[in-house]
Amino acid sequence: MTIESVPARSTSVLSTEGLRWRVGGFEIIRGIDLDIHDGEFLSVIGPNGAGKSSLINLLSGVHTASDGRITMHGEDITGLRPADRTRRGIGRTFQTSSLFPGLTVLENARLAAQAALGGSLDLVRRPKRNDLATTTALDRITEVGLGDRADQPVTDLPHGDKRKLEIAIVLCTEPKVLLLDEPTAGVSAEEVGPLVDVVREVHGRGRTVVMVEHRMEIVLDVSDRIAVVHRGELLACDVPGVVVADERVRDAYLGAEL
Ligand SMILES: Nc1ncnc2c1ncn2[C@@H]1O[C@H](COP(=O)(O)OP(=O)(O)OP(=O)(O)O)[C@@H](O)[C@H]1O
Repeated sequence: MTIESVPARSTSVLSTEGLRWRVGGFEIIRGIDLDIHDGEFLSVIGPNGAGKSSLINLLSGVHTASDGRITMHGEDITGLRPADRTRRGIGRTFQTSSLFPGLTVLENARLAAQAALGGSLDLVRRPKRNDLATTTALDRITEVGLGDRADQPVTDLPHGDKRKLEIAIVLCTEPKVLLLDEPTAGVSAEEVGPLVDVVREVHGRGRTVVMVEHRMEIVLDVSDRIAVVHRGELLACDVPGVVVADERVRDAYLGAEL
């Protein structure tokens, strides 16, 4: 692996300055300054409880910052609600599934497309194959490799396909920045590779991806840069070769293999 400390891309799409989040008397995020570059694949790693999901929740607006600023292309979005951030192009998946198990693959994606297009969430009306929400949903489920499973109930899908569908659902909102919180969590060993391929292809289509991930072999394979969160602080953020060689990062993992 080559070690180069100057990232190729430097235009920021999302930035945080002095970002802090306090809850229940604890400071969980403790002054994070982070520039996420336009078009990059940034992985966020760190020990359990370090604050990775909290950071994603702050970026997506699920949590409100206690202090500091979040900007998107220079514009302050710190106070915006999640739905307003989605409209500006920040999409996210969650660690736990957010699918409607009784609906089909297409129906799940179509609901997201309908909502993104500003329509009502119509669960009763039979979808037409050629309306905009349906064609958008079909395009997105095809993009993640589920085109031939459109009419399958979600409950019958293997876990890896459910995770692909969650990505397709976020894609229906046309995100510029995709925040993925542990996309491979709970996925069987055989399903991990195809799922990572989908994540890589989604990034390859010009989107910025920020991914929380524990599996280092994946992180090292896909990332342009790696951000290391430790005890609510940003310990390092650099290209993979620099991060894995960083003594402070190794100490944070108590000598575990990186
Ligand atoms: N809503 C909340 N209220 C109180 N404490 C919280 C809340 N959300 C997170 N925490 C605490 O903040 C810390 C960081 O949690 P977070 O989920 O961000 O860590 P993480 O790095 O994503 O961990 P993991 O890798 O285990 O998912 C943990 O100690 C957690 O218990």
